[in-house]
Amino acid sequence: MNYDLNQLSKTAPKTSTWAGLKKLIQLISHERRTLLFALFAILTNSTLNLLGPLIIGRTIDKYVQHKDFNGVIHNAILLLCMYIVALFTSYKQTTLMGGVGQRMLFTLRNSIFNKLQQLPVGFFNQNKAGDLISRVNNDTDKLNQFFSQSLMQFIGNISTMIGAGIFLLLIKVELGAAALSPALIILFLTIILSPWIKRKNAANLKSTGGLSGEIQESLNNFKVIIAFNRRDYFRKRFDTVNKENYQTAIGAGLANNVFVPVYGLFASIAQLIVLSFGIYLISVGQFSIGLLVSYLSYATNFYNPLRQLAALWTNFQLAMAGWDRIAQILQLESDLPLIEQGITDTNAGLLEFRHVHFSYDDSKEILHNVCFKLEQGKTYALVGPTGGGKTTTASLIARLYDASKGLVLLDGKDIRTYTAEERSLKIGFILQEPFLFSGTVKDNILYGNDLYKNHTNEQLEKVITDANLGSLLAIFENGLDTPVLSSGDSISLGQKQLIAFMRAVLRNPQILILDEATANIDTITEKLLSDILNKLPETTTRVIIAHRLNTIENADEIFFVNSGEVIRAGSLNDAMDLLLQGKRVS
Ligand SMILES: Nc1ncnc2c1ncn2[C@@H]1O[C@H](COP(=O)(O)OP(=O)(O)OP(=O)(O)O)[C@@H](O)[C@H]1O
Repeated sequence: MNYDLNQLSKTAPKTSTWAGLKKLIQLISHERRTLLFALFAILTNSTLNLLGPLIIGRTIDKYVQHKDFNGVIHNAILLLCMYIVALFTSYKQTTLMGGVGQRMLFTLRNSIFNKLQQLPVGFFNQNKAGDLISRVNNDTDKLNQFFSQSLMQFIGNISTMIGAGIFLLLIKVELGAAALSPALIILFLTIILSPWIKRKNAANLKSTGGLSGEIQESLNNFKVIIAFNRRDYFRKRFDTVNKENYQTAIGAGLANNVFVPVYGLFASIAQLIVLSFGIYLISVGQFSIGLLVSYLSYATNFYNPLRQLAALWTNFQLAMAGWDRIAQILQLESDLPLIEQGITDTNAGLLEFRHVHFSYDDSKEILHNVCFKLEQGKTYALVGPTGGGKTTTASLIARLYDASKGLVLLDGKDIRTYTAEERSLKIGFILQEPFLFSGTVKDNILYGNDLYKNHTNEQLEKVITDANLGSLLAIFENGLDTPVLSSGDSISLGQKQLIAFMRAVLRNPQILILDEATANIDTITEKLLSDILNKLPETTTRVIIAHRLNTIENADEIFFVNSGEVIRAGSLNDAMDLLLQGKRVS
Protein backbone atom coordinates (compact mmCIF):
# COMPACT_ATOMS: atom_id res chain seq x y z
CA MET A 1 0.00 0.00 0.00
CA ASN A 2 1.25 3.45 -0.85
CA TYR A 3 1.60 5.62 2.26
CA ASP A 4 4.07 8.12 0.82
CA LEU A 5 2.45 11.45 1.79
CA ASN A 6 4.42 13.42 -0.76
CA GLN A 7 3.22 11.19 -3.57
CA LEU A 8 -0.33 11.03 -2.24
CA SER A 9 -0.50 14.84 -2.21
CA LYS A 10 0.14 14.88 -5.96
CA THR A 11 -2.82 12.63 -6.70
CA ALA A 12 -5.20 14.08 -4.08
CA PRO A 13 -8.20 16.02 -5.48
CA LYS A 14 -7.83 19.79 -5.14
CA THR A 15 -10.06 21.44 -2.53
CA SER A 16 -11.76 24.74 -3.30
CA THR A 17 -11.11 27.73 -1.02
CA TRP A 18 -14.68 27.67 0.24
CA ALA A 19 -14.57 23.93 0.98
CA GLY A 20 -11.24 24.46 2.75
CA LEU A 21 -12.65 27.30 4.84
CA LYS A 22 -15.67 25.20 5.81
CA LYS A 23 -13.35 22.39 6.92
CA LEU A 24 -11.25 24.79 8.95
CA ILE A 25 -14.33 26.24 10.67
CA GLN A 26 -15.54 22.71 11.47
CA LEU A 27 -12.36 22.25 13.48
CA ILE A 28 -13.54 24.84 15.98
CA SER A 29 -17.29 24.33 15.63
CA HIS A 30 -17.53 23.00 19.20
CA GLU A 31 -16.38 26.42 20.43
CA ARG A 32 -19.68 27.95 19.31
CA ARG A 33 -20.27 29.98 22.49
CA THR A 34 -16.82 31.53 22.51
CA LEU A 35 -17.03 32.18 18.79
CA LEU A 36 -20.39 33.92 19.19
CA PHE A 37 -19.00 36.16 21.95
CA ALA A 38 -15.94 36.96 19.86
CA LEU A 39 -18.16 37.64 16.84
CA PHE A 40 -20.38 39.93 18.90
CA ALA A 41 -17.30 41.77 20.19
CA ILE A 42 -15.81 42.24 16.73
CA LEU A 43 -19.11 43.37 15.18
CA THR A 44 -19.63 45.88 18.02
CA ASN A 45 -16.09 47.10 17.38
CA SER A 46 -16.74 47.53 13.67
CA THR A 47 -20.06 49.32 14.27
CA LEU A 48 -18.48 51.76 16.71
CA ASN A 49 -15.64 52.46 14.31
CA LEU A 50 -18.16 53.08 11.53
CA LEU A 51 -20.27 55.46 13.58
CA GLY A 52 -17.19 57.60 14.37
CA PRO A 53 -16.84 59.36 10.98
CA LEU A 54 -20.59 60.01 10.81
CA ILE A 55 -20.51 61.77 14.18
CA ILE A 56 -17.38 63.72 13.19
CA GLY A 57 -18.98 64.89 9.91
CA ARG A 58 -22.17 65.95 11.68
CA THR A 59 -20.13 67.72 14.36
CA ILE A 60 -18.31 69.75 11.69
CA ASP A 61 -21.46 70.65 9.76
CA LYS A 62 -23.70 71.22 12.75
CA TYR A 63 -21.47 72.54 15.54
CA VAL A 64 -18.02 73.55 14.24
CA GLN A 65 -19.34 75.69 11.41
CA HIS A 66 -21.79 77.38 13.83
CA LYS A 67 -19.16 77.69 16.58
CA ASP A 68 -21.32 75.70 19.01
CA PHE A 69 -18.56 74.50 21.38
CA ASN A 70 -20.95 72.76 23.80
CA GLY A 71 -22.13 70.57 20.93
CA VAL A 72 -18.50 69.89 19.92
CA ILE A 73 -17.51 68.86 23.50
CA HIS A 74 -20.65 66.74 23.85
CA ASN A 75 -19.85 64.82 20.66
CA ALA A 76 -16.13 64.60 21.58
CA ILE A 77 -17.08 62.88 24.89
CA LEU A 78 -19.47 60.60 23.01
CA LEU A 79 -16.67 59.67 20.58
CA LEU A 80 -14.20 59.07 23.44
CA CYS A 81 -16.69 56.69 25.14
CA MET A 82 -17.23 54.88 21.85
CA TYR A 83 -13.50 54.47 21.28
CA ILE A 84 -13.01 53.11 24.83
CA VAL A 85 -15.77 50.53 24.30
CA ALA A 86 -14.22 49.69 20.89
CA LEU A 87 -10.85 49.16 22.59
CA PHE A 88 -12.44 46.82 25.15
CA THR A 89 -14.26 44.79 22.46
CA SER A 90 -11.07 44.51 20.44
CA TYR A 91 -9.15 43.29 23.51
CA LYS A 92 -11.93 40.80 24.34
CA GLN A 93 -12.07 39.25 20.90
CA THR A 94 -8.26 38.91 20.86
CA THR A 95 -8.17 37.01 24.17
CA LEU A 96 -11.19 34.85 23.25
CA MET A 97 -9.78 33.86 19.87
CA GLY A 98 -6.28 33.37 21.33
CA GLY A 99 -7.82 30.72 23.61
CA VAL A 100 -9.69 29.11 20.71
CA GLY A 101 -6.45 28.93 18.67
CA GLN A 102 -4.44 27.38 21.52
CA ARG A 103 -7.15 24.82 22.31
CA MET A 104 -7.41 23.91 18.64
CA LEU A 105 -3.62 23.54 18.48
CA PHE A 106 -3.69 21.27 21.54
CA THR A 107 -6.51 19.07 20.16
CA LEU A 108 -5.07 18.91 16.67
CA ARG A 109 -1.59 17.91 17.87
CA ASN A 110 -3.18 15.22 20.04
CA SER A 111 -5.29 13.94 17.11
CA ILE A 112 -2.30 13.73 14.77
CA PHE A 113 -0.15 12.08 17.39
CA ASN A 114 -2.89 9.54 18.17
CA LYS A 115 -3.33 8.91 14.47
CA LEU A 116 0.39 8.32 14.08
CA GLN A 117 0.18 5.74 16.86
CA GLN A 118 -2.47 3.85 14.90
CA LEU A 119 -0.80 3.82 11.50
CA PRO A 120 0.89 0.68 10.21
CA VAL A 121 4.63 0.11 9.90
CA GLY A 122 4.44 0.67 6.12
CA PHE A 123 3.53 4.32 6.75
CA PHE A 124 6.71 4.93 8.76
CA ASN A 125 8.82 3.11 6.17
CA GLN A 126 7.65 5.48 3.47
CA ASN A 127 7.73 8.83 5.30
CA LYS A 128 10.59 10.65 6.96
CA ALA A 129 10.19 11.22 10.70
CA GLY A 130 11.43 14.80 10.33
CA ASP A 131 8.65 15.64 7.87
CA LEU A 132 6.07 14.14 10.24
CA ILE A 133 7.49 16.18 13.14
CA SER A 134 7.19 19.29 10.99
CA ARG A 135 3.54 18.49 10.31
CA VAL A 136 2.80 17.99 14.01
CA ASN A 137 4.70 21.12 15.14
CA ASN A 138 4.94 23.62 12.34
CA ASP A 139 1.81 23.07 10.24
CA THR A 140 -0.52 22.96 13.24
CA ASP A 141 0.95 26.27 14.39
CA LYS A 142 -0.03 27.87 11.08
CA LEU A 143 -3.63 26.95 11.88
CA ASN A 144 -3.28 28.32 15.40
CA GLN A 145 -2.04 31.63 14.01
CA PHE A 146 -4.97 31.77 11.62
CA PHE A 147 -7.55 31.11 14.32
CA SER A 148 -6.00 33.16 17.12
CA GLN A 149 -5.02 36.18 15.06
CA SER A 150 -6.60 36.22 11.66
CA LEU A 151 -10.09 34.77 11.66
CA MET A 152 -11.85 37.44 13.73
CA GLN A 153 -9.79 40.22 12.17
CA PHE A 154 -10.92 38.80 8.87
CA ILE A 155 -14.57 38.94 9.91
CA GLY A 156 -14.09 42.35 11.58
CA ASN A 157 -12.43 43.79 8.50
CA ILE A 158 -15.06 42.39 6.17
CA SER A 159 -17.88 43.80 8.31
CA THR A 160 -16.13 47.20 8.57
CA MET A 161 -15.67 47.20 4.80
CA ILE A 162 -19.29 46.27 4.13
CA GLY A 163 -20.49 48.92 6.60
CA ALA A 164 -18.16 51.56 5.14
CA GLY A 165 -19.25 50.59 1.61
CA ILE A 166 -22.93 50.98 2.59
CA PHE A 167 -22.29 54.41 4.16
CA LEU A 168 -20.33 55.50 1.08
CA LEU A 169 -23.22 54.54 -1.18
CA LEU A 170 -25.94 55.92 1.14
CA ILE A 171 -24.35 59.34 1.55
CA LYS A 172 -23.87 59.94 -2.17
CA VAL A 173 -24.40 57.04 -4.51
CA GLU A 174 -22.39 58.34 -7.49
CA LEU A 175 -19.44 59.38 -5.28
CA GLY A 176 -19.69 56.01 -3.49
CA ALA A 177 -19.63 54.06 -6.75
CA ALA A 178 -16.57 56.02 -7.91
CA ALA A 179 -14.80 55.45 -4.56
CA LEU A 180 -15.48 51.70 -4.62
CA SER A 181 -14.54 51.03 -8.24
CA PRO A 182 -10.77 50.41 -7.54
CA ALA A 183 -11.82 47.67 -5.07
CA LEU A 184 -13.34 45.63 -7.89
CA ILE A 185 -9.96 45.43 -9.61
CA ILE A 186 -8.37 44.27 -6.33
CA LEU A 187 -11.09 41.63 -5.88
CA PHE A 188 -10.45 40.36 -9.40
CA LEU A 189 -6.67 40.20 -8.78
CA THR A 190 -7.21 38.36 -5.46
CA ILE A 191 -9.36 35.70 -7.08
CA ILE A 192 -6.86 35.20 -9.87
CA LEU A 193 -3.75 35.06 -7.67
CA SER A 194 -5.05 33.03 -4.67
CA PRO A 195 -4.30 29.53 -6.04
CA TRP A 196 -0.77 30.67 -6.90
CA ILE A 197 -0.25 32.02 -3.33
CA LYS A 198 -1.53 28.76 -1.84
CA ARG A 199 0.77 26.72 -4.07
CA LYS A 200 3.78 28.79 -3.07
CA ASN A 201 2.97 28.35 0.62
CA ALA A 202 2.38 24.62 0.21
CA ALA A 203 5.78 24.26 -1.47
CA ASN A 204 7.39 26.14 1.40
CA LEU A 205 5.74 23.94 4.06
CA LYS A 206 6.78 20.84 2.12
CA SER A 207 10.39 21.94 1.92
CA THR A 208 10.35 22.83 5.64
CA GLY A 209 9.24 19.24 6.24
CA GLY A 210 12.07 18.02 3.98
CA LEU A 211 14.55 20.15 5.92
CA SER A 212 13.51 18.61 9.25
CA GLY A 213 13.65 15.17 7.61
CA GLU A 214 17.25 15.80 6.61
CA ILE A 215 18.21 17.10 10.07
CA GLN A 216 16.56 14.10 11.71
CA GLU A 217 18.34 11.62 9.41
CA SER A 218 21.79 13.08 9.97
CA LEU A 219 21.28 13.35 13.75
CA ASN A 220 20.08 9.75 13.91
CA ASN A 221 23.10 8.53 11.99
CA PHE A 222 25.73 10.84 13.40
CA LYS A 223 27.98 7.96 14.52
CA VAL A 224 28.15 6.50 11.01
CA ILE A 225 28.65 9.96 9.53
CA ILE A 226 31.60 10.65 11.83
CA ALA A 227 33.05 7.13 11.54
CA PHE A 228 32.97 7.22 7.73
CA ASN A 229 33.98 10.84 7.62
CA ARG A 230 30.82 11.64 5.61
CA ARG A 231 30.33 15.05 7.17
CA ASP A 232 30.95 16.80 3.88
CA TYR A 233 28.45 14.58 2.10
CA PHE A 234 25.72 15.38 4.63
CA ARG A 235 26.72 19.03 4.67
CA LYS A 236 26.18 19.11 0.90
CA ARG A 237 22.86 17.30 1.18
CA PHE A 238 21.77 19.70 3.89
CA ASP A 239 22.96 22.62 1.80
CA THR A 240 20.76 21.44 -1.08
CA VAL A 241 17.56 21.08 0.99
CA ASN A 242 18.34 24.28 2.88
CA LYS A 243 18.74 26.10 -0.44
CA GLU A 244 15.45 24.66 -1.64
CA ASN A 245 13.79 25.79 1.59
CA TYR A 246 15.32 29.24 1.20
CA GLN A 247 14.06 29.51 -2.38
CA THR A 248 10.55 28.32 -1.55
CA ALA A 249 10.49 30.70 1.44
CA ILE A 250 11.46 33.58 -0.86
CA GLY A 251 8.76 32.46 -3.32
CA ALA A 252 6.14 32.24 -0.57
CA GLY A 253 7.23 35.60 0.89
CA LEU A 254 6.93 37.22 -2.53
CA ALA A 255 3.51 35.67 -3.13
CA ASN A 256 2.34 36.66 0.35
CA ASN A 257 3.40 40.27 -0.02
CA VAL A 258 2.61 40.86 -3.67
CA PHE A 259 -0.73 42.42 -2.79
CA VAL A 260 0.44 44.80 -0.09
CA PRO A 261 1.74 47.64 -2.34
CA VAL A 262 -1.09 47.03 -4.84
CA TYR A 263 -3.66 47.53 -2.09
CA GLY A 264 -1.87 50.68 -0.94
CA LEU A 265 -1.89 52.08 -4.48
CA PHE A 266 -5.58 51.42 -5.01
CA ALA A 267 -6.45 52.90 -1.59
CA SER A 268 -4.62 56.10 -2.55
CA ILE A 269 -6.36 56.20 -5.94
CA ALA A 270 -9.72 55.90 -4.16
CA GLN A 271 -8.80 58.81 -1.82
CA LEU A 272 -7.88 60.91 -4.85
CA ILE A 273 -11.17 60.11 -6.55
CA VAL A 274 -13.15 61.03 -3.41
CA LEU A 275 -11.20 64.28 -2.89
CA SER A 276 -11.47 65.55 -6.46
CA PHE A 277 -15.05 64.43 -7.03
CA GLY A 278 -16.07 65.57 -3.52
CA ILE A 279 -14.54 69.05 -3.92
CA TYR A 280 -16.28 69.38 -7.27
CA LEU A 281 -19.63 68.46 -5.63
CA ILE A 282 -19.03 71.02 -2.84
CA SER A 283 -18.25 73.68 -5.46
CA VAL A 284 -21.59 73.05 -7.19
CA GLY A 285 -23.40 73.03 -3.83
CA GLN A 286 -24.28 69.34 -3.76
CA PHE A 287 -22.06 68.33 -0.82
CA SER A 288 -20.85 69.70 2.53
CA ILE A 289 -17.36 69.90 4.06
CA GLY A 290 -18.47 67.75 7.02
CA LEU A 291 -19.78 65.08 4.66
CA LEU A 292 -16.52 65.11 2.70
CA VAL A 293 -14.54 64.60 5.93
CA SER A 294 -16.87 61.67 6.81
CA TYR A 295 -16.53 60.39 3.29
CA LEU A 296 -12.74 60.42 3.36
CA SER A 297 -12.89 58.53 6.68
CA TYR A 298 -15.24 55.92 5.22
CA ALA A 299 -13.01 55.48 2.20
CA THR A 300 -10.11 54.89 4.63
CA ASN A 301 -12.36 52.55 6.63
CA PHE A 302 -13.03 50.63 3.46
CA TYR A 303 -9.51 50.47 2.01
CA ASN A 304 -7.48 50.00 5.22
CA PRO A 305 -9.18 46.70 6.10
CA LEU A 306 -8.83 45.73 2.46
CA ARG A 307 -5.08 46.26 2.76
CA GLN A 308 -5.02 44.18 5.97
CA LEU A 309 -7.09 41.56 4.24
CA ALA A 310 -4.10 40.93 1.98
CA ALA A 311 -2.05 39.80 4.99
CA LEU A 312 -4.99 37.91 6.47
CA TRP A 313 -5.66 36.22 3.15
CA THR A 314 -2.04 35.08 3.16
CA ASN A 315 -2.45 33.64 6.67
CA PHE A 316 -5.56 31.89 5.46
CA GLN A 317 -3.75 30.40 2.45
CA LEU A 318 -0.91 29.33 4.74
CA ALA A 319 -3.38 27.73 7.18
CA MET A 320 -5.10 25.97 4.27
CA ALA A 321 -1.78 24.62 3.00
CA GLY A 322 -0.92 23.46 6.55
CA TRP A 323 -4.36 21.94 6.97
CA ASP A 324 -4.01 20.00 3.71
CA ARG A 325 -0.80 18.44 5.03
CA ILE A 326 -2.38 17.64 8.40
CA ALA A 327 -5.62 16.30 6.88
CA GLN A 328 -3.57 13.96 4.70
CA ILE A 329 -2.45 12.14 7.85
CA LEU A 330 -5.82 12.32 9.63
CA GLN A 331 -7.62 10.84 6.60
CA LEU A 332 -5.36 7.81 6.38
CA GLU A 333 -6.91 4.52 7.33
CA SER A 334 -5.88 3.62 10.85
CA ASP A 335 -3.81 0.51 11.25
CA LEU A 336 -4.23 -2.55 9.10
CA PRO A 337 -7.98 -3.09 8.78
CA LEU A 338 -9.67 -5.59 11.02
CA ILE A 339 -12.00 -7.88 9.11
CA GLU A 340 -15.16 -9.24 10.70
CA GLN A 341 -15.17 -12.69 9.23
CA GLY A 342 -12.34 -14.49 7.55
CA ILE A 343 -11.58 -18.04 6.54
CA THR A 344 -11.45 -20.52 9.42
CA ASP A 345 -9.59 -23.80 8.99
CA THR A 346 -8.89 -26.09 11.92
CA ASN A 347 -6.23 -27.95 9.95
CA ALA A 348 -4.13 -24.86 9.47
CA GLY A 349 -1.83 -25.54 12.44
CA LEU A 350 -0.73 -22.68 14.65
CA LEU A 351 0.29 -20.51 11.72
CA GLU A 352 0.05 -20.98 8.00
CA PHE A 353 1.13 -18.97 4.97
CA ARG A 354 -1.09 -19.80 1.97
CA HIS A 355 0.21 -18.58 -1.37
CA VAL A 356 1.44 -15.35 0.16
CA HIS A 357 2.77 -12.60 -2.08
CA PHE A 358 4.06 -9.32 -0.68
CA SER A 359 5.58 -6.03 -1.77
CA TYR A 360 6.49 -3.05 0.42
CA ASP A 361 5.47 -0.29 -1.96
CA ASP A 362 3.57 -1.89 -4.85
CA SER A 363 6.61 -1.55 -7.11
CA LYS A 364 8.67 -4.71 -6.49
CA GLU A 365 7.35 -8.02 -5.21
CA ILE A 366 9.47 -9.25 -2.29
CA LEU A 367 7.72 -12.55 -1.39
CA HIS A 368 6.46 -14.80 -4.15
CA ASN A 369 3.80 -17.42 -3.52
CA VAL A 370 5.08 -18.45 -0.10
CA CYS A 371 3.46 -21.50 1.56
CA PHE A 372 4.44 -23.06 4.90
CA LYS A 373 2.91 -24.21 8.16
CA LEU A 374 4.08 -23.87 11.77
CA GLU A 375 2.93 -26.30 14.48
CA GLN A 376 2.52 -25.53 18.14
CA GLY A 377 5.54 -26.11 20.41
CA LYS A 378 8.07 -26.62 17.62
CA THR A 379 11.19 -24.67 16.80
CA TYR A 380 11.63 -23.33 13.27
CA ALA A 381 14.60 -21.66 11.71
CA LEU A 382 14.66 -19.28 8.77
CA VAL A 383 18.04 -19.20 7.08
CA GLY A 384 19.20 -17.73 3.81
CA PRO A 385 21.33 -15.06 2.23
CA THR A 386 21.13 -11.40 3.14
CA GLY A 387 18.14 -9.69 1.60
CA GLY A 388 16.46 -13.02 0.86
CA GLY A 389 13.24 -12.15 2.72
CA LYS A 390 13.59 -13.62 6.25
CA THR A 391 12.71 -10.45 8.16
CA THR A 392 9.90 -9.74 5.72
CA THR A 393 8.46 -13.23 6.29
CA ALA A 394 8.70 -12.77 10.08
CA SER A 395 7.07 -9.34 9.79
CA LEU A 396 4.09 -10.89 8.01
CA ILE A 397 3.83 -13.56 10.74
CA ALA A 398 3.50 -10.71 13.27
CA ARG A 399 1.21 -8.81 10.84
CA LEU A 400 3.41 -5.76 10.72
CA TYR A 401 2.26 -5.79 7.09
CA ASP A 402 -0.55 -7.48 5.19
CA ALA A 403 0.05 -9.86 2.31
CA SER A 404 -0.63 -8.29 -1.10
CA LYS A 405 -2.12 -11.63 -2.17
CA GLY A 406 -2.74 -14.88 -0.30
CA LEU A 407 -3.61 -15.63 3.28
CA VAL A 408 -1.95 -15.83 6.68
CA LEU A 409 -3.82 -17.98 9.20
CA LEU A 410 -3.16 -17.76 12.93
CA ASP A 411 -4.65 -20.51 15.09
CA GLY A 412 -6.81 -21.53 12.13
CA LYS A 413 -8.26 -18.04 11.61
CA ASP A 414 -7.40 -15.29 9.14
CA ILE A 415 -4.79 -13.17 10.96
CA ARG A 416 -6.73 -10.04 9.96
CA THR A 417 -9.60 -11.01 12.27
CA TYR A 418 -7.45 -10.52 15.40
CA THR A 419 -7.27 -7.14 17.07
CA ALA A 420 -3.80 -5.67 17.50
CA GLU A 421 -4.00 -6.45 21.21
CA GLU A 422 -4.96 -10.10 20.68
CA ARG A 423 -2.21 -10.47 18.12
CA SER A 424 0.49 -8.92 20.27
CA LEU A 425 -0.46 -11.25 23.14
CA LYS A 426 -0.07 -14.27 20.87
CA ILE A 427 3.10 -13.21 19.05
CA GLY A 428 6.35 -11.94 20.55
CA PHE A 429 8.82 -10.39 18.12
CA ILE A 430 12.41 -9.57 18.99
CA LEU A 431 13.54 -7.23 16.24
CA GLN A 432 16.97 -7.13 14.63
CA GLU A 433 17.44 -3.65 16.11
CA PRO A 434 15.45 -3.55 19.32
CA PHE A 435 14.16 -0.15 20.32
CA LEU A 436 14.37 0.91 23.96
CA PHE A 437 12.86 3.91 25.71
CA SER A 438 14.46 6.28 28.21
CA GLY A 439 13.93 4.93 31.71
CA THR A 440 15.21 1.82 33.43
CA VAL A 441 15.62 -1.83 32.47
CA LYS A 442 12.39 -2.45 34.41
CA ASP A 443 10.44 0.19 32.42
CA ASN A 444 11.59 -1.40 29.20
CA ILE A 445 10.87 -4.96 30.27
CA LEU A 446 7.36 -3.99 31.34
CA TYR A 447 6.63 -2.01 28.18
CA GLY A 448 3.27 -3.15 26.84
CA ASN A 449 2.90 -5.73 29.63
CA ASP A 450 -0.03 -4.94 31.90
CA LEU A 451 0.25 -8.18 33.84
CA TYR A 452 3.21 -7.11 35.97
CA LYS A 453 2.93 -3.34 35.78
CA ASN A 454 2.16 -2.95 39.51
CA HIS A 455 4.81 -5.41 40.66
CA THR A 456 7.53 -4.22 43.03
CA ASN A 457 11.14 -4.88 42.03
CA GLU A 458 11.25 -7.96 44.32
CA GLN A 459 8.04 -9.39 42.85
CA LEU A 460 9.23 -8.78 39.31
CA GLU A 461 12.64 -10.29 40.05
CA LYS A 462 10.84 -13.42 41.25
CA VAL A 463 8.78 -13.58 38.04
CA ILE A 464 11.98 -13.16 36.03
CA THR A 465 13.74 -15.90 37.98
CA ASP A 466 10.74 -18.24 37.57
CA ALA A 467 10.87 -17.63 33.81
CA ASN A 468 14.55 -18.72 33.88
CA LEU A 469 15.62 -15.19 32.95
CA GLY A 470 17.49 -14.46 36.23
CA SER A 471 20.90 -15.05 34.67
CA LEU A 472 20.19 -12.43 32.02
CA LEU A 473 19.06 -9.81 34.53
CA ALA A 474 22.23 -10.48 36.53
CA ILE A 475 24.26 -9.13 33.59
CA PHE A 476 22.95 -5.61 34.36
CA GLU A 477 24.95 -3.90 37.10
CA ASN A 478 21.97 -2.35 38.89
CA GLY A 479 19.48 -5.03 37.92
CA LEU A 480 16.01 -3.71 37.15
CA ASP A 481 17.08 -0.17 38.10
CA THR A 482 19.87 0.03 35.53
CA PRO A 483 19.26 3.27 33.64
CA VAL A 484 18.58 3.22 29.92
CA LEU A 485 19.06 6.53 28.12
CA SER A 486 17.15 7.76 25.11
CA SER A 487 16.99 5.11 22.38
CA GLY A 488 19.18 2.86 24.50
CA ASP A 489 22.55 4.41 23.74
CA SER A 490 23.78 4.02 27.33
CA ILE A 491 23.99 0.25 26.94
CA SER A 492 25.48 -2.09 24.38
CA LEU A 493 23.57 -3.54 21.42
CA GLY A 494 23.89 -7.01 22.96
CA GLN A 495 22.40 -5.73 26.23
CA LYS A 496 19.57 -4.11 24.28
CA GLN A 497 18.83 -7.48 22.72
CA LEU A 498 18.80 -9.11 26.16
CA ILE A 499 16.25 -6.58 27.43
CA ALA A 500 14.13 -7.11 24.30
CA PHE A 501 14.43 -10.87 24.88
CA MET A 502 13.23 -10.62 28.49
CA ARG A 503 10.44 -8.27 27.41
CA ALA A 504 9.17 -10.73 24.80
CA VAL A 505 9.55 -13.92 26.89
CA LEU A 506 7.75 -12.44 29.92
CA ARG A 507 4.66 -11.89 27.79
CA ASN A 508 4.56 -15.65 27.34
CA PRO A 509 3.56 -15.55 23.67
CA GLN A 510 2.37 -18.54 21.65
CA ILE A 511 4.85 -17.70 18.90
CA LEU A 512 8.21 -16.16 19.73
CA ILE A 513 10.11 -14.74 16.76
CA LEU A 514 13.80 -13.99 17.18
CA ASP A 515 15.23 -12.01 14.29
CA GLU A 516 19.01 -12.24 14.59
CA ALA A 517 18.40 -11.87 18.32
CA THR A 518 21.77 -13.26 19.28
CA ALA A 519 23.85 -11.57 16.61
CA ASN A 520 25.49 -9.16 19.07
CA ILE A 521 25.76 -11.45 22.06
CA ASP A 522 28.90 -13.27 23.27
CA THR A 523 29.05 -17.06 23.03
CA ILE A 524 28.48 -17.68 26.73
CA THR A 525 25.40 -15.44 26.91
CA GLU A 526 24.19 -16.99 23.66
CA LYS A 527 24.37 -20.38 25.35
CA LEU A 528 22.33 -18.91 28.24
CA LEU A 529 19.68 -17.72 25.76
CA SER A 530 19.61 -21.08 24.05
CA ASP A 531 18.99 -22.79 27.44
CA ILE A 532 16.21 -20.31 28.20
CA LEU A 533 14.63 -20.98 24.82
CA ASN A 534 14.73 -24.71 25.50
CA LYS A 535 13.02 -24.19 28.84
CA LEU A 536 10.15 -22.11 27.43
CA PRO A 537 6.70 -23.67 27.95
CA GLU A 538 6.18 -26.67 25.67
CA THR A 539 3.38 -24.91 23.87
CA THR A 540 5.60 -22.02 22.70
CA THR A 541 6.50 -22.07 19.02
CA ARG A 542 9.87 -20.51 18.25
CA VAL A 543 10.82 -18.93 14.94
CA ILE A 544 14.53 -18.21 14.82
CA ILE A 545 16.18 -16.17 12.11
CA ALA A 546 19.91 -16.65 12.22
CA HIS A 547 22.95 -16.34 10.05
CA ARG A 548 25.09 -18.43 12.41
CA LEU A 549 23.90 -21.97 11.85
CA ASN A 550 25.10 -23.21 15.26
CA THR A 551 22.27 -21.19 16.82
CA ILE A 552 19.64 -23.34 15.11
CA GLU A 553 21.04 -26.77 15.80
CA ASN A 554 17.96 -27.76 17.76
CA ALA A 555 15.41 -26.54 15.22
CA ASP A 556 12.67 -29.04 14.33
CA GLU A 557 12.47 -27.67 10.83
CA ILE A 558 14.62 -25.34 8.76
CA PHE A 559 13.27 -23.08 6.00
CA PHE A 560 15.58 -21.69 3.38
CA VAL A 561 14.52 -18.19 2.39
CA ASN A 562 15.99 -16.81 -0.79
CA SER A 563 14.82 -14.33 -3.45
CA GLY A 564 11.44 -14.12 -1.76
CA GLU A 565 10.84 -17.88 -1.83
CA VAL A 566 10.59 -20.09 1.23
CA ILE A 567 11.49 -23.74 0.80
CA ARG A 568 11.96 -26.61 3.27
CA ALA A 569 15.68 -27.09 3.73
CA GLY A 570 15.52 -30.45 5.50
CA SER A 571 18.41 -31.03 7.89
CA LEU A 572 21.00 -28.55 9.11
CA ASN A 573 23.47 -30.07 6.65
CA ASP A 574 21.05 -29.58 3.76
CA ALA A 575 20.58 -25.97 4.80
CA MET A 576 24.34 -25.56 4.88
CA ASP A 577 24.57 -27.06 1.37
CA LEU A 578 21.91 -24.67 0.07
CA LEU A 579 23.82 -21.74 1.50
CA LEU A 580 27.12 -23.02 0.15
CA GLN A 581 25.67 -23.61 -3.31
CA GLY A 582 25.98 -19.84 -3.47
CA LYS A 583 22.32 -19.15 -3.94
CA ARG A 584 22.27 -15.39 -3.83
CA VAL A 585 19.46 -12.91 -4.06
CA SER A 586 18.45 -12.48 -7.65
N1 LIG B 1 11.04 -1.35 4.52
C1 LIG B 1 11.35 -1.80 3.32
N2 LIG B 1 10.93 -1.14 2.22
C2 LIG B 1 11.23 -1.59 0.99
N3 LIG B 1 11.95 -2.70 0.75
C3 LIG B 1 12.40 -3.41 1.81
C4 LIG B 1 12.12 -2.99 3.15
N4 LIG B 1 12.68 -3.87 4.00
C5 LIG B 1 13.29 -4.80 3.21
N5 LIG B 1 13.12 -4.53 1.93
C6 LIG B 1 13.58 -5.33 0.78
O1 LIG B 1 13.03 -6.63 0.90
C7 LIG B 1 13.97 -7.62 0.55
C8 LIG B 1 14.05 -8.64 1.69
O2 LIG B 1 14.56 -8.00 2.84
P1 LIG B 1 14.59 -8.72 4.26
O3 LIG B 1 14.98 -7.71 5.27
O4 LIG B 1 13.34 -9.45 4.46
O5 LIG B 1 15.78 -9.75 4.03
P2 LIG B 1 16.52 -10.66 5.11
O6 LIG B 1 16.59 -12.02 4.52
O7 LIG B 1 15.88 -10.54 6.44
O8 LIG B 1 17.94 -9.98 5.12
P3 LIG B 1 19.02 -9.93 6.33
O9 LIG B 1 19.56 -11.29 6.47
O10 LIG B 1 20.04 -8.98 5.81
O11 LIG B 1 18.31 -9.41 7.53
C9 LIG B 1 15.26 -6.89 0.27
O12 LIG B 1 15.38 -6.78 -1.13
C10 LIG B 1 15.08 -5.52 0.87
O13 LIG B 1 15.73 -4.56 0.09
